[in-house]
Amino acid sequence: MTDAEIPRQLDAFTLWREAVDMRSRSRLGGFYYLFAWLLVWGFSAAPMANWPAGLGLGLLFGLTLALRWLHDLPTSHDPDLLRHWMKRRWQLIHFTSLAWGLVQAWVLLDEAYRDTRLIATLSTIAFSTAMVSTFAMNRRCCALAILLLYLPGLISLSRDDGNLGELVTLTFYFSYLLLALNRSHTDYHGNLALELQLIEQRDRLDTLSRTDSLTQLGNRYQFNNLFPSMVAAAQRQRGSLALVLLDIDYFKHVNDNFGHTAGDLCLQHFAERMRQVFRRDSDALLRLGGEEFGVLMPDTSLEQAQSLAESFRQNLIHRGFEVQGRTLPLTASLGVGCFEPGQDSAESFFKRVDDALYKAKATGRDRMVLASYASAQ
Ligand SMILES: Nc1nc2c(ncn2[C@@H]2O[C@H](COP(=O)(O)OP(=O)(O)OP(=O)(O)O)[C@@H](O)[C@H]2O)c(=O)[nH]1
Repeated sequence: MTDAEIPRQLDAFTLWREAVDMRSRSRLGGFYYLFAWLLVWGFSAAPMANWPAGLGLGLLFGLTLALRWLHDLPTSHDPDLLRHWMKRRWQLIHFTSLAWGLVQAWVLLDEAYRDTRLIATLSTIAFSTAMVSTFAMNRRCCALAILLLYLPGLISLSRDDGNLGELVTLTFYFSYLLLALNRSHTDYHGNLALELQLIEQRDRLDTLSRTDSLTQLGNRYQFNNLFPSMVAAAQRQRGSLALVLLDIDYFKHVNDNFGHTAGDLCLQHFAERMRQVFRRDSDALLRLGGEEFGVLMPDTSLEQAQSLAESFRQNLIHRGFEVQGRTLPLTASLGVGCFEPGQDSAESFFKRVDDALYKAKATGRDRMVLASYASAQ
């Protein structure tokens, strides 16, 4: 999953994160149940005499291990699918817990496993302790898994008064685990909220670093990222990509005659006017520096770009800019070009359009010049 695909809403993020954590954290667990059973069986008094149980339970835990590996996350992040996946995963975990709980209960009762009771009990304690820190995302399901691990063993122990000490100790530890689970659960969800905050903060910083603070258009850094990737896409798909470069004419005069604040206002109005004319969602509007702007338009022919650029220029002439109670006349020079797949590189394309802009300036300003491919030859 790419960074951009990670859900940004708390509910969706929590669901997705829980599923990912469940998947990664429960994969190895199946192995420990199998291993613990092989120890309990292998070190018992006569494992060969009990080979059907050894083999049968070995296969059972082996099967749950395989199921955990095979049960992969859905490729779509549809909440219903994720919820369904989590339900199945918990069922698998509960099944393994119950199977182990019953194994322990049986081992405690069967004399053949007298020598390995301690291994079984220690394993139960280890599994339940691991659960508290690993599966705290869902308190109820985790508590049920711990209960399934413990209850059969506790019932077994309660059948014989001689086991009272063990019974009390395990019950005490069981209640401690439930308390610890509460804390782990709070920590887990606290960490998720924090993680989401960090992701959002990073998003905000990322946006800020790509945005010109005065006009709220993309900045030069954004252009440097976008331009090569849009050119590459146009090259790959043999699609059209248009670039318009705009430079306000004699902007220095605005600053000199009306002050820097009026100049800033003009730049903001200019950007707003760009948004009104270059309106397609796929258009990228950028301030490349000072009073120079750019528009990248994917899937746009030279004729379409030319017509939009010209209407923008006309718009400036006819409407001027309202700044500090007066209308300032302002014009711009524009260079317009379209990427030629197979003939252009990103650099040559930009240079052609930049040359056209230069030509518009050099031949009197307030005009639009087309960057024909021939002009680069
Ligand atoms: N107010 C304001 N002025 C800026 C900003 N960035 C650049 N400028 C000014 O823009 C002016 C650009 O001047 P020039 O490069 O000579 O361009 P021009 O006066 O527009 O002349 P031509 O482009 O040749 O038509 C300078 O006076 C800069 O100080 C800004 O963010 N705010």
